[in-house]
Amino acid sequence: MKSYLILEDGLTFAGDAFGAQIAAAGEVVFNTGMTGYQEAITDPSYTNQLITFTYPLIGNYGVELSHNQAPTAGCAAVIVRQLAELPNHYAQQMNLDEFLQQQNVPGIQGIDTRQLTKHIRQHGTLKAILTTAPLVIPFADAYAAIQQKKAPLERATFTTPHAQQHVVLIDFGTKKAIIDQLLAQYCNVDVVPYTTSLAAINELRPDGIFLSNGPDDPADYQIALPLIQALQVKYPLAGICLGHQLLALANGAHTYKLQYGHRGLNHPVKDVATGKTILTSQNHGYAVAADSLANTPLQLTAFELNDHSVEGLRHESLPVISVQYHPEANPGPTDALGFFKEFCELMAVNKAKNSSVA
Ligand SMILES: NC(=O)CC[C@H](N)C(=O)O
Repeated sequence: MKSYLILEDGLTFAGDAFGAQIAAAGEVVFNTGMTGYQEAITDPSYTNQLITFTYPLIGNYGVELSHNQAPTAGCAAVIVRQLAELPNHYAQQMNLDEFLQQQNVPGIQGIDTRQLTKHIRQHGTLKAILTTAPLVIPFADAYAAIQQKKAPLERATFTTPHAQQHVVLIDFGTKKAIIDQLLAQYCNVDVVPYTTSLAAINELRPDGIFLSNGPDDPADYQIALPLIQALQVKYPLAGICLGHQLLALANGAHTYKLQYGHRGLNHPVKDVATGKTILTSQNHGYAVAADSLANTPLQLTAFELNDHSVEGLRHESLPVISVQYHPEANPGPTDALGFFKEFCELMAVNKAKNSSVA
């Protein structure tokens, strides 16, 4: 079946439909990872976004459900040059086409993803509609009618044998890999929606607080800032991606929209203290404005080598750290896994301090 990708500026691509036979609308973004398509598709940070994979062959190792980053797919649609016809992996449970049908996510293949990516790089992130029928009403009307809704966030508890710490993860749309990394560091994890009250979080008696990744513009989450301000003075706290951006906003810094975002597995990040560069997995369309840090208690700990955007922050006096990139990888390199260890050390030091005062 034919499928059409229609951009808000009128540029239209015709290709072949796969996955679910439904229409989609959202921001069209590109991801440069050669692998990791399943983790990206199920990452809730991609909610309401159509992901273009720049690697030309996608789906070649099928899908194995344990790699899902959330119970349901986050993204609105998947755009590929070529869907692998004969995927092959010893652990694969289904192919990408079948997976997207199950997840109710439409796909398009056979379009020039290089041209599309160059267009986004030039014009910035654009809105788009994916449909199997050419539009007969104005773009804006069709867009509003099709755009998907977000799933509500729910409370959940994850435990690990020999746990040493207890973390409350404030959920803005968390990836499973963040929970997995905390469990691997011997942390029990209570996942709570970001609308949870301070009193309810205090009742859980956490050793530390983690702010998850998540979709949309960080400026849309003003409602969460007072909670973060209250939590950071009481507990060791760490944030990833959206969590990092919200920590910055809660401390008086600003965020801005990048022209076309960072989405890929090989973004070089330089650590200010050591001068060491690591490769990181990234997925964000917004960033913290470096010049807005001056009158805040936050210090820059890392920056991106391509565009010098802010990649890491630390509070000048509190045990509070954050990174814009994804240290949990999945997909991506594991150079930055030390972030979780650093957070656990902050919790251990704080615990020791509190018990010596008691
Ligand atoms: N992965 C994330 O948490 C993304 C954060 C935010 N939605 C952005 O695009 O910048």
